[in-house]
Amino acid sequence: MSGAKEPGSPGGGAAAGHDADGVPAIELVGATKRFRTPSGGVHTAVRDLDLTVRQGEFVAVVGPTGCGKSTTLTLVSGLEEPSEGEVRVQGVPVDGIGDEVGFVFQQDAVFPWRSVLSNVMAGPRFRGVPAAEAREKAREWLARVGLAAFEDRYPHQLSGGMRKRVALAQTFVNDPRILLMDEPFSALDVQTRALMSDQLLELWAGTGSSVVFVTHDLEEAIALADRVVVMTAGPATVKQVFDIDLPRPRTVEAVRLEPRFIEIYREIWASLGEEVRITRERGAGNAA
Ligand SMILES: Nc1ncnc2c1ncn2[C@@H]1O[C@H](COP(=O)(O)OP(=O)(O)OP(=O)(O)O)[C@@H](O)[C@H]1O
Repeated sequence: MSGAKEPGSPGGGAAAGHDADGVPAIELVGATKRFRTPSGGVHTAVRDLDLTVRQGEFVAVVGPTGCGKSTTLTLVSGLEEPSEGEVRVQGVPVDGIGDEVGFVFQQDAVFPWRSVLSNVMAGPRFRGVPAAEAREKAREWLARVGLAAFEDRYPHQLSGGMRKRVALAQTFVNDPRILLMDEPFSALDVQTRALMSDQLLELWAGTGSSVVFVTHDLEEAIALADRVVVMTAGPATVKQVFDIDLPRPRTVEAVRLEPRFIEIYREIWASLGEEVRITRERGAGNAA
């Protein structure tokens, strides 16, 4: 199977996973996460998970519903600690939420009472950037997402796609080295979603930031990523990693018509589909 890697493999060779200092952007080593359930039991969400994300790499994570994808992101973000194993960001064990990490979630994290400009300025201001400089940076990013003319609007006066563009400007304005995205576009209609993917690739190009993008949508994963990680049915561990050898720059509409795209889709679906079936059968078993 071309492009497929075994779980825990660093992908394209050890050196490719590292920057000049030899440090990968993200490393999960034997990461396990258990939660206490309300009934006093223990639920294992993530099990013995090994994953390395290289500097500047775009990694998409797909897996059956409820398998533990979001939990994996919370371990990288520092919102949760692993029960076992290690999680490192830029070579340093994760201890709380780091400055270099940016997030985009399905729900918009905008302040409804603040204007678009004020929303985008909020991060830099919070980090102590003087108002004039923060305003200038915010305007730069609003221009890049095509919202320069909307800086005085309030979030409720924008469409879902526009709010998402505000969220991207709000994230990129902080120059995150690591970008964690949890189904950021799943609430959008199909056309807006494709446009947002293109916009994300444009904004990301040249930033050098490393992205982990969780999605249910395998087409979206392939169109965006350098590598697609397939998770097992829960508890999540890495089943297989696929290199996406499609040229960049890409646009979603064009790339998904390429024969190679369809080939890659089939390969990954053969792996992912098996886990989806296992999850469905368990669901049917539980319901019986
Ligand atoms: N804080 C928590 N306490 C208890 N159980 C949790 C907690 N967070 C997640 N879980 C459980 O861990 C499992 C994995 O959840 P997670 O949200 O990581 O899956 P997911 O793959 O992101 O799901 P989806 O595809 O539906 O978004 C689920 O069974 C969930 O109920």
